[in-house]
Amino acid sequence: MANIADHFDGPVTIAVIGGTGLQSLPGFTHVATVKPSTPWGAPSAPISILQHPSPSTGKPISIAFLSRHGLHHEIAPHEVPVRANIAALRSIGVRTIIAFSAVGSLQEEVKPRDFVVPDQIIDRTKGIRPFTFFEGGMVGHVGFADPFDSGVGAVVRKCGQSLEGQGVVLHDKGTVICMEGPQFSTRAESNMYRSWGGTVINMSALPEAKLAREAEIAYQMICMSTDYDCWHSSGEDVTVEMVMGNMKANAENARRFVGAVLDELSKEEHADLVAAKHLVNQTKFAGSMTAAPGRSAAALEKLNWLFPGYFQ
Ligand SMILES: CSC[C@H]1O[C@H](OP(=O)(O)O)[C@H](O)[C@@H]1O
Ligand SMILES: Nc1ncnc2[nH]cnc12
Repeated sequence: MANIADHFDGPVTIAVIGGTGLQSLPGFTHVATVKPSTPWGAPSAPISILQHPSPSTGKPISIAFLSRHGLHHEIAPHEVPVRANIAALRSIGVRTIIAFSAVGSLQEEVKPRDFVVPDQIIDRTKGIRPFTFFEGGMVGHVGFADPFDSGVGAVVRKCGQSLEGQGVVLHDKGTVICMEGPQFSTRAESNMYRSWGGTVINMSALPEAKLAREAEIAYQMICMSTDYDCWHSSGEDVTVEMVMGNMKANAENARRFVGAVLDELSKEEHADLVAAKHLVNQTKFAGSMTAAPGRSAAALEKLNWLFPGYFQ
């Protein structure tokens, strides 16, 4: 630990947000730990800069790793400082996030330990989590019809498919119900979510995906099913032991999946995608609703920290 630098100068465009049971990424070399502070406070944990040689060029690939619930899982889902996390990652150059999540399954065919690369979200958070960078005198509305990035999602799905048969079972679409928690759902809620067409349930897809979109960061979640929540006829309702047990048992597959995605994304052919060139300036226009006389200095200062030069 003594040799880990506290700053990093190279470009880091890709980040992994690790969730429950994925608090580190072994196999990578830890080269630096950075602690950006943001106008929205400090992120959940120091950000680790990790490197490993690109399988195609042999050159080192650098990625950022952030543990969503802190280094020791001390931050509950409703307490995660999501604005600080997303702002801190953007400030060090990140433009693509692969976010990992342990989820309950709402469908028989999604068995515990299967992976789901979702394409939709239904918001069941309760409005108690700060969910936008645009407030207090700067109004902005970004599109969110498709909450995950289709380009990054396509790469993630291809990587998942290439691991199928080697212990990875992949469902390449699905709707995440994001509930408030921290208590798990009632049986009536679980059945209602099933009737809505929910595929899996977690407590962390939002506001992470919304804030990444506002921050012009291409975002895709990879979910690993750990339980059947509480609707299943087996009668084995979700517990923390069940979630952690399945995460631990399948951690190697989770890491292989994330590792394969990072290797693929680091190829030159994906450079524009990973830099989220398709999102550049989106928020500049979406966030320019408020006419100059109505813009508050405090809101402008924060937004210009995140998007230097976007707003006057
Ligand atoms: C410990 S079960 C509930 C917990 O697990 C998931 O965490 P994450 O998405 O960070 O992997 C879920 O969202 C809840 O926060
Ligand atoms: N059943 C469940 N409900 C909400 N979040 C979860 N994370 C893992 N299992 C879950």
